Amino acid sequence: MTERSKPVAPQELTDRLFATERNPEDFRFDAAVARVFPDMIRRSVPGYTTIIPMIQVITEQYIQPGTNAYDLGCSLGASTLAMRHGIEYRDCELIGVDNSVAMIERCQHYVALDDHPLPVSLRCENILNTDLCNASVTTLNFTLQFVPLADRADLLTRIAQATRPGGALILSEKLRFDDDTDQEIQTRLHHEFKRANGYSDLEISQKRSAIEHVMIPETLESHRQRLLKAGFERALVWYQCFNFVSILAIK
Ligand SMILES: Nc1ncnc2c1ncn2[C@@H]1O[C@H](C[S@+](CC[C@H]([NH3+])C(=O)[O-])CC(=O)[O-])[C@@H](O)[C@H]1O
Ligand SMILES: O=C(O)C(=O)Cc1ccccc1
Repeated sequence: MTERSKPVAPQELTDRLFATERNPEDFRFDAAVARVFPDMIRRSVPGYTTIIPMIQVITEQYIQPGTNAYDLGCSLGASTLAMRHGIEYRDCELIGVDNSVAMIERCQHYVALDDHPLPVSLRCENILNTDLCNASVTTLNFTLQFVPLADRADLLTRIAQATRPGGALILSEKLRFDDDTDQEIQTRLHHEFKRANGYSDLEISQKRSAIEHVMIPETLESHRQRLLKAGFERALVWYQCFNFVSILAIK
């Protein structure tokens, strides 16, 4: 490779998107969000920095030779690259899907910078329409919560049908709690986590309003029941920090 064609890391900025008073507008995964995304997700999602390396460990356990691995809602590819490093078979295909052009464009740079022999295919597509087949590991790392409630069961059924026996789905989500006091305690702890990571009360409250109608959390029990109904044999929590959970569903 010549000096000029060496891949260069995209510039990552600190997330100050909600630091000044803004007009209320629904949150979108646009170019402004993509530029700050690594900082935003690390400072906003308790456990994210633990979940990413564990996706590699779980992938290593469930990947089967000659199969596909999917990362649905791959954003900048943090979970995709964790999966890549967990795949020892050279006859596997790793596919990352995201419908944000800004995310996929930047994701291409991160994939190119990551020195690993397994090719990664990136699709700029809606995960509700993307083809899925012959899967052994699929990841939905904080993506399902952005899918309309009415479409979630069909998507999970399609994933389960595309998954080989013994294959797995890693599903990470923000949770909602039926018990009002539990909901209040977990929300407070999450906000304290954000404050400890340097977000102001204004940033926390403006972000909260922006995601209110686009990111819809459900209870742990709804997730478990729907995964079993979709065709998975088992659904177990392997990680939880406050109101953020990661579930391992096995076919
Ligand atoms: N219907 C859809 N089709 C395709 N993409 C979608 C759809 N809905 C949302 N997305 C995409 O799902 C991603 C969710 S972020 C995932 C983090 C990543 N997994 C990570 O491990 O860093 C989670 C978060 O921001 O909390 C965004 O990039 C959306 O464009
Ligand atoms: O920031 C929050 O309060 C969240 O719940 C998580 C989040 C992280 C990144 C984009 C949207 C929501």
